[in-house]
Order: sequence, then C-alpha cells, then structure tokens
Amino acid sequence: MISAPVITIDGPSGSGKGTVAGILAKSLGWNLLDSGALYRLLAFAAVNHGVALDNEALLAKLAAHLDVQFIGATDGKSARIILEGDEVTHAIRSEGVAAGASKVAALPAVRDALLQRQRAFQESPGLVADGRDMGTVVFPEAPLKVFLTASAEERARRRYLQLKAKGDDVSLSGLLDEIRARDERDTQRAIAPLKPAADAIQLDSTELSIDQVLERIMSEIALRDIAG
Ligand SMILES: Nc1ncnc2c1ncn2[C@@H]1O[C@H](COP(=O)(O)OP(=O)(O)OP(=O)(O)O)[C@@H](O)[C@H]1O
Ligand SMILES: Nc1ccn([C@H]2C[C@H](O)[C@@H](COP(=O)(O)O)O2)c(=O)n1
Repeated sequence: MISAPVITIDGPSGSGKGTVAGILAKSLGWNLLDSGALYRLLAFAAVNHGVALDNEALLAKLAAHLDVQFIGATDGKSARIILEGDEVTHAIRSEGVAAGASKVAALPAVRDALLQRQRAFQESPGLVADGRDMGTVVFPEAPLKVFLTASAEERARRRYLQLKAKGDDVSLSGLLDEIRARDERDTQRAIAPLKPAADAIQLDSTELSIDQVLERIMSEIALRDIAG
C-alpha cells in the first residue's frame, strides 16, 4: 500500500508554522494536522477536570480518551474545534493554555498516548503537519521537512500584533518572556525536543513575508515532485 505523502513544518512558537501549514494544506487540497492543538486541548481538558499538569498517569489516560472533533480542518487554524461537546476553538489559543500545553508535552506517557492519534491524520491525498516533532518523531519518513524559525523578538512582535488585533490586553515584553520560557521548555525536554530533523530544510522567516516563506516551500515541493 502506498501511504499518503506528508509535509512537516516544525519550529518554535510564532515562527509562522500554523499560518503556513494552513495555507499550504488548503492550496494543495491536503489534510492538516495542527499537533499543538492536541497538546493545548489536553491542557485545557486537564484544568476542566481538575487534573494537575504534572500528573503523568492521569494525563496520559485523559489524552487517550480525549473526545475531540476538528471541523473543516483543511482551512488552517480557523477550523472549529469541539472538545467534549463544547466549542473551544478560541479558548485554547490563550498564552496560558499554551504554557500548560508545553508542560504536559514534556511527559513521555502523554506523547505516547497522542502518537497514533496524530499518525491517523496521514490520509490521501496528503498531509501537512505542523508542530515540534513532526519531522523527527511522528512522520520521520516525510518526503519534505521544513524547520521554520524567526528571532524571538520578531515572534513576540507577531504574537503581540495578533493578540492586540483580537482585543487582548498584552505587553510585548511579557510575550517575549513567555516565548523564551516556552522555547526553553520545548527545546530542553528529554523526550522529542524541538529540533530540526537531520534532513529538514531550515528557513529563517525573520525577514521574510508569509508569501515568501510559501514560495520557498512550494519550490521545494516542485523539486521533489511530491504533490502530483
Ligand atoms: N513571515 C511572517 N511575517 C509576518 N507575520 C507572520 C509571518 N508568519 C506568521 N506571521 C504572523 O505571526 C502570527 C503567529 O503565526 P502562527 O500562529 O502561524 O505561528 P506558529 O508558529 O503556528 O505559533 P504557535 O506554535 O504558537 O501556534 C500570526 O499572526 C501570523 O499571521
Ligand atoms: N508536536 C508538538 C506540538 C506542540 N507541542 C507542545 C509544545 C508547545 O509549546 C505547545 C503548544 O503548541 P503550539 O500550538 O504553540 O504549536 O504544545 C509539542 O510538544 N509537540
């Protein structure tokens, strides 16, 4: 059986992975996996159920039975996400939930419990998957792996503009601190740390527009002839 091709996009928070993965999936007509959403959903559900964010055994159980639906998932992060019957699309995007996600993501049993759920997204005609370990652990056979970065200052600036536009009361320096703390946790953890796969192409988007990033990835897709 020939399995559907996968394009992985890994990188730190605010590098533009989700935006680029969503546009790419839509333009190729492929499926989309926003793996960070799964870790966010788990952290969100844990708080709702009163489960401590360091209770590895209970969190793994919760992860294995997470009742979640992604609706319209080929439309990037605007897809609707339903957790245990409630819409949580916007609620899981806060920096507080992100910090919780980064904490539960450091627990091996949690990552194990979410592995098959992520691999199940690999369906025809193809999959664009964004996260931290898509190229290194979840889809090591992917024919195109992108590691997208940008300076912490630029990523904080982007997040600031994004949250301000939503009407959130945030400070640039606070966001920069949060981004640095999350980078530290995500890159230094013992299991599946954020790092480029050996065969990933590395793109620094600090000085690139979203369109320029997409152009670079599209040319790699054409070079490898993976989208038919
Ligand atoms: N190259 C770019 N230039 C300017 N703004 C960008 C660029 N890429 C993404 N952005 C903007 O930065 C913000 C964060 O992007 P996005 O949510 O895609 O990042 P992310 O890497 O998925 O972050 P996270 O891991 O926290 O979900 C968005 O408002 C997006 O529009
Ligand atoms: N493949 C993944 C995806 C996400 N995480 C963790 C680490 C992140 O800080 C957090 C939230 O992810 P985001 O929505 O910002 O992409 O989830 C991970 O460990 N592995």
